[in-house]
Amino acid sequence: MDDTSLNSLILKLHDIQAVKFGTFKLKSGLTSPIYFDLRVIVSHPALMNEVANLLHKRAEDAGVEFDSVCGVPYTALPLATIICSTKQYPMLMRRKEAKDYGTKRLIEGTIHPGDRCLIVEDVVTSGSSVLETAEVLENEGLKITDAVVLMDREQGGSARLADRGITLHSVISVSRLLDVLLKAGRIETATSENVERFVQENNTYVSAKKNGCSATKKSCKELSYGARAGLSDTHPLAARLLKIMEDKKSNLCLSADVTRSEELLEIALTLGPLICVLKTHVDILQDFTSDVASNLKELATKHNFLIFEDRKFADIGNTVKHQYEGGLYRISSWAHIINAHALPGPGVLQGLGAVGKPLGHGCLLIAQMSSQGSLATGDYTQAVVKMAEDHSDFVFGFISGSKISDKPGLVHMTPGVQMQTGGDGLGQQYSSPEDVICTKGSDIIIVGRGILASPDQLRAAEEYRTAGWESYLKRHSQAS
Ligand SMILES: O=c1ccn([C@@H]2O[C@H](COP(=O)(O)O)[C@@H](O)[C@H]2O)c(=O)[nH]1
Repeated sequence: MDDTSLNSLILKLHDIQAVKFGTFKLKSGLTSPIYFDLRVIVSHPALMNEVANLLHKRAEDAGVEFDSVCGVPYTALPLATIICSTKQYPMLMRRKEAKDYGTKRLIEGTIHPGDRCLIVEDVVTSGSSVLETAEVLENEGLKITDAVVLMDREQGGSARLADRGITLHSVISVSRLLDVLLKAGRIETATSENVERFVQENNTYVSAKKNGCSATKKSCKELSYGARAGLSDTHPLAARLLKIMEDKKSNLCLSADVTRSEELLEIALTLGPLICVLKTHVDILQDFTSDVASNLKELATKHNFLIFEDRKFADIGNTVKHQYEGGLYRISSWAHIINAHALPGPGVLQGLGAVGKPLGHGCLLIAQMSSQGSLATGDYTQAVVKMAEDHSDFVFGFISGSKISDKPGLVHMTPGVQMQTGGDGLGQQYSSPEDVICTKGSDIIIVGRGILASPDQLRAAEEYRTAGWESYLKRHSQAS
């Protein structure tokens, strides 16, 4: 891309006030001395064509190979449309929300799983909007390796995306923009320095990537499980769990999805020494009695693991309170850990907390799911993180695909784990222990059929324990 066309583009963007200098309150709450409003481009068709052409050229010059294009809604949608129309690429269109009628799709257009899709964006700050779109596309089986953006604010987005395997190609950087505007006499030196300082002081991400093991986190210093157990604001149950993990050198949660109680107890007896948590779905047992719960509790004490009933509560406070405390299963009398969807709002935690808090139990919020096409992504996931942080007297972590909160007291548990990646034909999607712990920065792998379907369950459990623990050691050693 030649300097003249880039410089002229920067001046045109300044002319139409797509870039402004002053004092602006950002969505994040920060006060910024620079603001980009690239939505105004739609009123300038020639400029819109020019921008779309430069975005495509940027990807082409970088040698990016792709089969389709998807714009991050909404500003990048017309840009993606122009690229697809002029260069003849099939376009995929992401909906911000699923329709409540018809196909209920989050992506419009013909999807060919395995195809490489190029993401197009107008401005990148933290990279979270690109990641959100990538997540939705990946859930449909598409491969996302590259994104192209008009303006990189140079505040950590590129590093965050790189750690998630996405290369960001930008047409303009903030430094280039300042340089051109300064030379053209459009801004003062003081303004330029002020913006540069703001960018440097407000980096949203520091990559921990070293030697192929990266975890999504803001701080290079990684605390051990044991150290996190000792922090003053770690929930007592999280502290107990982190201590168990450290003592047993295990970040393996066994998902004991069996239908007979005898088999459940046998598994708990044999594999108990290797795990930190045993996860149940009590309602799939054909022959549950209160004795089963008592025996399970005894085994949990004997082998030092916690019991997690994966009930996924999702109703109003009053109902979940009864479901947790009473009924046939009396879950609160034997499960240390339960989980809940955030969908009903904080009332679900008030109801569950009324029962669980006095007993010293804890709850995980479901922030993401491992199933294909899950709607728990993006803004929803962020809202779940906020809800968890607001209810830290009961919520001690998440069910999520990756690390989503930087608070060291919160524990991330990830299902959909097998040595062989792929799926189960019913929507389940599998990642490897190394990917989950090392690359995605989660704490605990949840493994069901990877162990249960093995002819030698003990050996399989030991293999998963070792893989999970070694991935943690690798991540920890590289980050500290
Ligand atoms: O997003 C989610 C939430 C929960 N699960 C549960 O984890 C196990 C996974 O079993 P596998 O045999 O390892 O597939 C199962 O109990 C699910 O209900 C999940 O898979 N994904």
